[in-house]
Amino acid sequence: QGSTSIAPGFASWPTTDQACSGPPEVYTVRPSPGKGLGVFALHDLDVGSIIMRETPIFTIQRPSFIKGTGYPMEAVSQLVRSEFALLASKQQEEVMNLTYHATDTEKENSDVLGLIFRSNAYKTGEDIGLFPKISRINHSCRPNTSYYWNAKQNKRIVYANRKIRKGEELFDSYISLLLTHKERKERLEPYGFTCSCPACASKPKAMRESDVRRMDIRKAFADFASQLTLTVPDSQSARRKARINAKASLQLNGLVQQEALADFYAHAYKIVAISHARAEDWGAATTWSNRGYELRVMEDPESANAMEMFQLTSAFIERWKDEMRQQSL
Ligand SMILES: C[S@@+](CC[C@H](N)C(=O)[O-])C[C@H]1O[C@@H](n2cnc3c(N)ncnc32)[C@H](O)[C@@H]1O
Repeated sequence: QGSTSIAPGFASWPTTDQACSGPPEVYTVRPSPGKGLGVFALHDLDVGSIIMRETPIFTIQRPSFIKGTGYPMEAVSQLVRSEFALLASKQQEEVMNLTYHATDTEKENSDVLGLIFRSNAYKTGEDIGLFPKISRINHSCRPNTSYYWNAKQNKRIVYANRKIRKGEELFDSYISLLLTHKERKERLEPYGFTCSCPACASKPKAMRESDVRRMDIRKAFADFASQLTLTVPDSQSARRKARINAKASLQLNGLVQQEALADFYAHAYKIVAISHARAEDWGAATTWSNRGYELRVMEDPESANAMEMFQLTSAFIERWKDEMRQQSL
């Protein structure tokens, strides 16, 4: 496999599609106590191992989202029915075999296809799609897999976001994870279960601490959003502020790691990298940017995120080299 090295020990730009590596069958589907069916690892899996790559059996355009209630069920059902009618009978059977949750009133008044779609669909860029294999993955608020939508391949790709042991159940997340336990519980209601993952089943004190961490992370991400530009401070006070922010970015990253929110690692690394660049600490900026780059490449080597981190890392390495040259004069 070819690659273009940026600098020894640092990020390289892959010239082949790394997302296509990995053993063909790494999972099995079997009952998961209290959760219906679940997906389990057949082998030990390394971080980044691809678990599933699946083309949606069909997609629908997203109807307008109604704040508080979500997508209007009737509009969704209608779109789903039209797409379902176009499927071969074997595919229709696969869809009808998927599990779904509904209240008694919904069971009486709603179309089963719409309910199946609500319990199983995932976003596919602008649309929403049904993936019968990926649909067997149960939810956790501290999931061991992550996913992304690869528009070019027309596939949703699920990969291990940490080392996973043979026999472990694989989990992804159905909801945003920067929410308190109470908020997550509410968002999971349409799926008809109470989450018992390590984040939700912890003792009250640990739960409160986790809630505080998740809220702090959400606030810090919002606060840092306006500071993700590469303006180097031009006054004493701005330099002091940049150094304080660089420290705060490390604290933010610490919280993300403590909560094991793997989906946010790369974003946290980018914040740490840019905050250190703004404080003109080019060594730290390069190291953190490179970590972010490695994660983005693992996720999708051709993504805009990977390209962005490649460019940042290259720029920071140049500044770091300049700094070292000047120090040696
Ligand atoms: C997308 S399906 C997942 C696969 C499903 N278990 C099956 O048998 O096909 C979503 C449904 O699985 C169940 N489920 C998912 N995650 C769960 C969890 N952490 N605890 C209990 N049930 C869960 C709920 O019934 C939910 O509506």
